[in-house]
Amino acid sequence: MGELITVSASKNSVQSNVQINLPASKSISNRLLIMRALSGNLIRIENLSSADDTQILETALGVKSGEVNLGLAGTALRFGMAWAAVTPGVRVLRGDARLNERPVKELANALRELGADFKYIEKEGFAPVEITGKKLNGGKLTIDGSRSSQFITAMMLIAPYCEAPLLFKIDKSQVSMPYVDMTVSLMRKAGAKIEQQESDIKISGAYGSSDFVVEPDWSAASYFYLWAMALEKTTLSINGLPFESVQGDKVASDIFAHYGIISHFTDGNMRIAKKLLPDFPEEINCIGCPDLAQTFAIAAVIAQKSVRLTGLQTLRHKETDRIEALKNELAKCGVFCKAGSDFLEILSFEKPAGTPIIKTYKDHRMAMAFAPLAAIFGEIQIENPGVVSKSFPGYWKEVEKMGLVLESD
Ligand SMILES: O=C(O)C1=C[C@@H](OP(=O)(O)O)[C@@H](O)[C@H](O)C1
Ligand SMILES: C=C(OP(=O)(O)O)C(=O)O
Repeated sequence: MGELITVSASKNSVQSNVQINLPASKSISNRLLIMRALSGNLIRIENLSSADDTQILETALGVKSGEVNLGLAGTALRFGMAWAAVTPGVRVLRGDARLNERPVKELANALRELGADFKYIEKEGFAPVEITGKKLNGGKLTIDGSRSSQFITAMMLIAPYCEAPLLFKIDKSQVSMPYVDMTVSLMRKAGAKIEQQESDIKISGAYGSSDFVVEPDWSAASYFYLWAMALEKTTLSINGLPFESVQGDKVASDIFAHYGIISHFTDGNMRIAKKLLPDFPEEINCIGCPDLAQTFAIAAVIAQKSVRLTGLQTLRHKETDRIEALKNELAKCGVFCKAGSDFLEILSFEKPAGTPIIKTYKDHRMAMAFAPLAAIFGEIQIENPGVVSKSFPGYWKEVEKMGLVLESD
């Protein structure tokens, strides 16, 4: 894939009943990989994600000792740290430059509280870290989950392998809570015993023999709601996406109903199509679905309706500072925004002068969310389109199926 892709919507772009294939959920895949490794391969996984972040974690879990590079994968680093703390071997976990800037301190503190053999190699609070695997204590643990739920998931995943049951207290400022619910649900299905009472969680037991088929990725599905909004008269069938899902990002189907796109679930698949009467939201709180923030920003642009996106405090710690990235790139599309530490207000719209050239900041979601604007501007250019492989290697192939013309430099 080249440095720049030009996405054009020709008059023939309108296709009806296109069948879209999504990648498997990387969040589910990465949890199951850790659980399988800890269980001694008792867990069988079908339809593992082909995303870079999953491939990277799978490779990392095969490293017995020495250097492990987790690329740009946040979950692989955080879950991998917890796995390394309870698995024999001395490992150094590091990432590419941006991953080494993303926080791990709260997780490191929790691991140390249980007796982990852990040290920072360069900078306190960040990878690279050196971890020597050993048996960890159980007992009471309070984790600060106000910057990432991944710290809590990481500790929960290893809880069944601690000396004694782990008792978690999750405080009220917890972000991205649906991801913790996903962890609970998968762990229970694998045989772990989890008792949950409000903010207290007690985990014991172990993973037993179990079979999983990974669901398609709901965050990836969200981009096709944008395409359905932006392309005229398009009906998309999203293969294998069920109504019942452990992924919090299924909330996309409710939010997009307000933007005039309805979702029909039949025979384990989903079909999305336009309905006539949208009732546009004034505010969308993304605290439980941070990975959808870029999608919702673009939905507002396609609808040409102002919106206030709130609950964005974790966005500054992701693949890039997503609030800043959105503000910069929306400006190129003629969109004026006001940004704060945890919100983005999309305020007004003008026709862009010429074809916008969108920077992606090594962030897959910038590329996937901005591309559908091609259908309303006629053309858009996306830099480093290969970034999509972090979660959705086949994205551009699916875009072509809808009749869009792609040209790579
Ligand atoms: O647990 C997970 O699989 C994830 C949790 C979220 O991170 P935060 O909890 O850091 O918001 C989300 O943004 C990320 O893409 C995947
Ligand atoms: C934030 C993301 O992933 P991670 O934190 O796993 O790098 C994402 O996929 O949007």
